[in-house]
Amino acid sequence: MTNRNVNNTLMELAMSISNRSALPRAAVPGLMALFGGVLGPPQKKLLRKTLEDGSVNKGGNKVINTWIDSMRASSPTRSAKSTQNNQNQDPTSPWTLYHPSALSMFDHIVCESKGKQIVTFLDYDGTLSPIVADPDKAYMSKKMRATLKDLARHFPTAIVSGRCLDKVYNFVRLAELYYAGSHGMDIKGPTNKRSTKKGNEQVLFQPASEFLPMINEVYNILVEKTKSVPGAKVENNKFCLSVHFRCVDEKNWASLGEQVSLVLNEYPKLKLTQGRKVLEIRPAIKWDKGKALEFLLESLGYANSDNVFPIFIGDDRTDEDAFKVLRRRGQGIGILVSKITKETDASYTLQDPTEVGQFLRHMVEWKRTSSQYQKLDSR
Ligand SMILES: O=P(O)(O)OC[C@H]1O[C@H](O[C@H]2O[C@H](CO)[C@@H](O)[C@H](O)[C@H]2O)[C@H](O)[C@@H](O)[C@@H]1O
Repeated sequence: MTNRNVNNTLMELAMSISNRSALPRAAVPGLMALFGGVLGPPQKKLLRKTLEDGSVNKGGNKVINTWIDSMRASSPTRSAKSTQNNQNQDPTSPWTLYHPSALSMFDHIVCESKGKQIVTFLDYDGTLSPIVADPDKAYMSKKMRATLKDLARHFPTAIVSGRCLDKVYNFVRLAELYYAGSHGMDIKGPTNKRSTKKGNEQVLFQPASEFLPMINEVYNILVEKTKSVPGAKVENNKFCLSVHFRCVDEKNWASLGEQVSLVLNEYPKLKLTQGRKVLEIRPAIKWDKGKALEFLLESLGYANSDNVFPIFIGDDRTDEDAFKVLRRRGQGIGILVSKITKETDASYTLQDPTEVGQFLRHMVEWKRTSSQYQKLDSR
């Protein structure tokens, strides 16, 4: 039996068990691991090597070094990228096996969602819009906007972004969607119709509002301090800040990291996480994209429901919080947008925003077709 056959068999076996038992689709990769330990030591080493550290740092030299290492780790060299790329595109690699393409598994995904209300959660940068050097120019294509408009006609749809709410709304410009900006700390969503008599009144939720003055203060300090680092850009995302280093020469990363670290030493109530060539500063509260997902589900009336199938699509470390929640709930699926191998709690992958668009259009088409069949059946 070839490797590919072994992998296919394992996948089929895991799926059939997940289909016949109460286990969600998200359990399939875990089942496969149980069966075969298909990750050999070299692959495990590779996965560990590509693990991106999303830890919180609070200053100090040791921490600065860890940070710089982490900044480098999140920006792999071209040769490291191409090794990871090969893994991702090889259908027999452990990576592909554990995280198959959501496009090729589309039929299985919709089958899994049968009888349940799909709710879609979408990250913005790197998911709906391609990553570009200037954060102010991360436009979404017209085609993607049209797709989202169609999608929202069939399924409740939320954008969950690290950007501030106004900014992400200005990029997307669709009033029919729900929005969670500042990594979920600024939510505009549907009212929980079960708990209010007012009907369509919008939910507004800002769990970090008391941090607003502090965030503005730190923004001004960081703008001033990072002026000396060519290419650095500080973005105010209302309840959090982004310090971009995409356009900073690598030799200046250390001094930029140090500047940010020194400022943060004075603000122990803020924490630092890292995204794609960006340092993200946010309130040290227990709130993230995962909590925002749960909040929105609750607002939609699906707090303790088995009849919901949330789909979260995202490309970044902060999206892992949402993938984790879905795994914990044993509900729905997480889809990681990535061309390279990454440690992830998502079950499936899509390569880039183009594939995300294709996947979302498949969902719209599938829903349209199944609604037509339902109408014919009821005649
Ligand atoms: O949660 P997201 O919607 O993915 O937001 C995360 C960060 O996205 C943006 O930065 C990223 O995209 C930029 C434009 O493509 C790119 O230049 C940058 O390097 C990426 O990190 C946004 O500008 C940040 O504020 C968000 O935190």
